Amino acid sequence: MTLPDPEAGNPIRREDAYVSMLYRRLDALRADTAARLGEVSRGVGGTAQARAERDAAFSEYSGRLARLDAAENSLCFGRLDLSGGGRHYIGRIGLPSPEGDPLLVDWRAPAARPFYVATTAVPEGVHRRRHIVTRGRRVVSVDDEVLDGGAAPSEAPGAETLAGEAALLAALNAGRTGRMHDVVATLQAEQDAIIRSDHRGVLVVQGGPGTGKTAVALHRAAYLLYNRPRLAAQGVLVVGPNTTFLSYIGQVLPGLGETGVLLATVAELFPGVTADRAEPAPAAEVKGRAVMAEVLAAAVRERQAPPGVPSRLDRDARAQAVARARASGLPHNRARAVFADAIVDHLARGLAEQTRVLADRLEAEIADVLAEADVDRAVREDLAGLEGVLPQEIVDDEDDLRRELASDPDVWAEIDALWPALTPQRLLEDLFADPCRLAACASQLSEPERASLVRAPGGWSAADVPLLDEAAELLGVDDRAVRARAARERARRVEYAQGVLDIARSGDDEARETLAAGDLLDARGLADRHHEAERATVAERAAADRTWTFGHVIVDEAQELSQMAWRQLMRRCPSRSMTLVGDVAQTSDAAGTTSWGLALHPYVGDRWRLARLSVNYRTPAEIMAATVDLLAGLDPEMAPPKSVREIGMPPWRMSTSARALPERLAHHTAQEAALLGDGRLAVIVPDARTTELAAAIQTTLPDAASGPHPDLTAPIVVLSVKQAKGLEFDSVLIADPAAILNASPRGRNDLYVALTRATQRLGILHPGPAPAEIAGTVHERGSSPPTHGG
Ligand SMILES: Nc1ncnc2c1ncn2[C@@H]1O[C@H](COP(=O)(O)OP(=O)(O)OP(=O)(O)O)[C@@H](O)[C@H]1O
Repeated sequence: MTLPDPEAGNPIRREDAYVSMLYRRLDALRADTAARLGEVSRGVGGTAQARAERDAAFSEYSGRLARLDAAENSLCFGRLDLSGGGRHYIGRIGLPSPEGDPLLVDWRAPAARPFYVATTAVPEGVHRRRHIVTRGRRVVSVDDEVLDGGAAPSEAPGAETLAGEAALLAALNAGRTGRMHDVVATLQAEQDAIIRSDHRGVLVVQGGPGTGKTAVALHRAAYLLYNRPRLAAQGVLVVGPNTTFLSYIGQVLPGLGETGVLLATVAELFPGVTADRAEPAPAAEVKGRAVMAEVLAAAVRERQAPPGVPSRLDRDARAQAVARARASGLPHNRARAVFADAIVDHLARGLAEQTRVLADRLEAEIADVLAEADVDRAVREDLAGLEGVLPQEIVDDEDDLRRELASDPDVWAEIDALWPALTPQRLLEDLFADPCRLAACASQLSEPERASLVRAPGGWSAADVPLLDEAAELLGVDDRAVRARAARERARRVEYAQGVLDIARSGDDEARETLAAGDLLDARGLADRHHEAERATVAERAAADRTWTFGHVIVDEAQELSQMAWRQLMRRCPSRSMTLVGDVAQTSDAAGTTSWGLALHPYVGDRWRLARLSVNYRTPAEIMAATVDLLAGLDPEMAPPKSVREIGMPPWRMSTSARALPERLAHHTAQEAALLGDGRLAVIVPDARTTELAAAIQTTLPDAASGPHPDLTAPIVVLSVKQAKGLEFDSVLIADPAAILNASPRGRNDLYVALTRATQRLGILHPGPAPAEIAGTVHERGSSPPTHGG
């Protein structure tokens, strides 16, 4: 294939020709992969091995087709001209020519790295970096930076460290859509360093609002899946704070060609439980404490032969059986078998002993009879034959007795009463329904704290889920037989997959060329993909299995996790290969963390790495300036992230009477929406007033979205602060900031979150005087702006 010379003539036209050629190549590879997939899908019958090979090939080709399809938008977005000659085009995926030359380099490949990190100070061997902007399949603009030519640095704030400033600012100024998009074309150096970090353990990314933590976390997931081929089979879990947030970010990874990642809240990680029960904040806070692990352990112990349960066994026997079962170190439900054995042993021994006493008595009586002179000779011989036989039979019978007792329903009724098989749900329901049980098991809590936990059974809250998970660990399931079967099944798949790989590797050249580095698998990885094709995706299988352990876990808004939630997540990631992103200044949950060190110490000690993001891409400087007093009150040490842009529109506030607030809010919402045109407006209100204020707005603007699962793509959406976490909008109106501040002990953090959601405009309506935290930093509409600049 002859490549056009991109340097001759108009650069846009030249790049357009090159990009068109890339799309033709993409189309050819798609058609080829679709044809192979069709062939495999049509195959029927054959041996078990042939079917397994077809399943594996199906999984391979459908995955490759998904990646090729996902590359359609903005396939190529950059070009690097190297100082020593040579050039790379950078894009969403790697594309080889039919002859095997690289036409496009995947953004995750090492050769693409300078595109993100090269600067005039450290050009990394790059002469020119070109950002290529496309609309559909056409190139609409190019933007060049000469890095090794001593060009004057830009005047824009932070520009000395910005890569592709024009493309970046265009992306940041664009209207929001209610869905997060990938930022692969404009990643910045500090973000790239985190995404490509080779750290294998826990990596914490701390950054203020809008610094791209979510973006970095998701791009890191895509990067790791590309560079660690086994990860696709092990699964990657992305945890977010609520379902609204997960739907906001849900398209980013599929847009990067990665569809096998499980996105979930902690509350969704217990299959079979829908955690939709409302929970008063004080109870949720208590349930989040690490001490609840001890409370639950005590609750389990309390169910193991408690003294109040009537039984025909004496105290010592019960105590011995309990001691033997506990000494096994097995979880409760598996230790039940040990307890049952001990009980059966005890009963069998007791019965045998009783029989032995009877037999001894009988023997003594026989001896007495024999001693009598007038016993008939024949009777004397019969009785003499019994001597010594009875005790031996009793010994033989003890095993039979044990077997009989082990299948005796009465014995099991006793075992059930003393050591019941328990589900996590049953354990928790019984515990929370009974103040006496709580008093016995939770002496570490104060009386009011215990009282906050008492409730009638019926449904589960989000704070219950880590407790259910902890209980499931303490109780265990006796699934040894199932696991052994699964291990045998996997060994069989690995064997078949090896056969598939041998065939694929001896296939035609084109098939091999289109296998990108990320596609190369060993037999075990392929076997797992094959299993995936047979039944469900890795994400689906992981979602259905509480004990699934992931190859990598990413937690967004990680500061919100309670100590019990950390325990739950750590169990899902024994390798501790984790990326945790968050901002301790934005912690809303009373059970959340204010220190990464404290949260992580129980699991990894000091062995975790901290990376910081310092540039705010979302919030304009004028809005960040409005948070200065609030942030100082939160933590005087904490510096707000530096905004990458100013927009010339200071935020405003307006006072209203408490009674007029709903009506004024509706009025200003309508006014803002009209100003915005195509953009997205969020009205952020105190949690407790969401329904009331949404209704007021909907009287004037019936299409405004609200409720537990609001449509974020609607032009206007009314949200509580909790729901707004992690989201962003072109314009934000905040109602009643004082109520947000006073609603919880983390009220300041909540107001900080609300203030930092806007990409363009921010307005605040406050009943009565403005809270001190914003009175001096946000100017009152109609008065002159505060003197400090943005
Ligand atoms: N390199 C980049 N190029 C273009 N846009 C970017 C870049 N980095 C971040 N952004 C954009 O900045 C905005 C904020 O990013 P993101 O939501 O990831 O920040 P965050 O740190 O998670 O914020 P918060 O903690 O406030 O929720 C998003 O619109 C994101 O797309």
